[in-house]
Amino acid sequence: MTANAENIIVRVAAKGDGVTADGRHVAFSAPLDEVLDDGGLIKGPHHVEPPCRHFKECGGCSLQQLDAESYAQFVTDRVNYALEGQGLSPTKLHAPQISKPKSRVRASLRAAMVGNIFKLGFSGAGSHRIVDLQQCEIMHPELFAVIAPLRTFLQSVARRKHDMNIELTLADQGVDLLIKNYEPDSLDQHQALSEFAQQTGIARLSLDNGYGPETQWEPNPVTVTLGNVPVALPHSSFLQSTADGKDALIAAMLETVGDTKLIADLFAGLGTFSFALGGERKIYAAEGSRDAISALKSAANIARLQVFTEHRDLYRRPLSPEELNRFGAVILDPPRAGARDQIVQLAKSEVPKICYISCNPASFARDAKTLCEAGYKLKEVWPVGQFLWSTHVELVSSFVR
Ligand SMILES: C[S@@+](CC[C@H](N)C(=O)[O-])C[C@H]1O[C@@H](n2cnc3c(N)ncnc32)[C@H](O)[C@@H]1O
Repeated sequence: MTANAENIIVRVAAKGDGVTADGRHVAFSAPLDEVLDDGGLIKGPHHVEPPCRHFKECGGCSLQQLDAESYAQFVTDRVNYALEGQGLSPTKLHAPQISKPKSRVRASLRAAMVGNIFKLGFSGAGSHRIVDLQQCEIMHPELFAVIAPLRTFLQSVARRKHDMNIELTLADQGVDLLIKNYEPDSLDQHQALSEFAQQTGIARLSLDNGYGPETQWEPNPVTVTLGNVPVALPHSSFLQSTADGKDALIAAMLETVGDTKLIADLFAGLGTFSFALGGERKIYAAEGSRDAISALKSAANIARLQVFTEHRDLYRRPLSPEELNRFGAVILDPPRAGARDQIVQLAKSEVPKICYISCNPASFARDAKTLCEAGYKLKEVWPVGQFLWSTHVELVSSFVR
């Protein structure tokens, strides 16, 4: 029997549902699957066996049923649809760069006693449940190796109705672990915590009970190397999520700025882009987190690089056109909300090259439209799928005037 064309999944929508030719949304489907009248699915050539046992219940990934080709198409479509929605099309839309499995260097987990069972893992898909993580296809193996001993340790100190949040980050020295909402209540518990950190080879262990992170264990100062520069890692800092994703963002950024000598790096964080630009240029880096910009500044000073830093809230006090016009290129990498006010100022500027790096195609497309209406040309866009199997899509773009 031939399939009814209306029942065939033709694309994957922004939130991850497959969409049939006649517009029905079907969760956990893939392009060319056929949806049956009873809601069942005949899997098509792009539908693969999800590699993780927690698929569907875990909120970490929702698109593991897609093969590599259809996931790459999803990433491209997310960027394309957002641009089309604003009536924009770049001169060149590159093929997407997708991060490899088991490459995520940051993870936020939850832990709690649920009934009589202690659970540690990601939040469930669309729910508050904790998925007790026995397998993870996205986390870097060094992060995942901490899960089992951490579960054993926290289980021994957990109290009922007491949710803990866990942040794991892979630093140069190993795993940086922050536990929120666990307070040792005896000297023995403090000692047990340090023993756990030592035996597990944790690089830094910190606790946060609502008053900010306090380091309990850090045998050597924790750093992340950006470019070739070791940068001290403040607690809960922003870092790109995978090494290959970061490399893809940097490669596109370098192509965009070319050999420009004087560059502004806005929303600079710890300096992912500033330090990738090499030592021959002059960089101005602005960032709203005091801890991050201090770490960037110290690292640049020690490495004797020409990076000039400013602690600045770019939402309240964006750079003016006069300030911007000093630069041959401006890089900006704002949070998900985008950079509406800074973009309005950039639109009034004469900056010849803009490299906009975004973690949200929708806010990016809105900002891109403002630039294009002011005479900038959207030249190239590089989609980047740094959060493999999730609906989270990033991109690098180049604008010229
Ligand atoms: C997507 S991250 C990019 C960081 C850095 N470019 C990187 O790749 O590692 C966005 C950065 O914007 C900073 N930020 C958030 N709100 C800000 C504001 N109002 N003004 C300046 N920086 C801000 C955050 O602290 C964070 O470092």
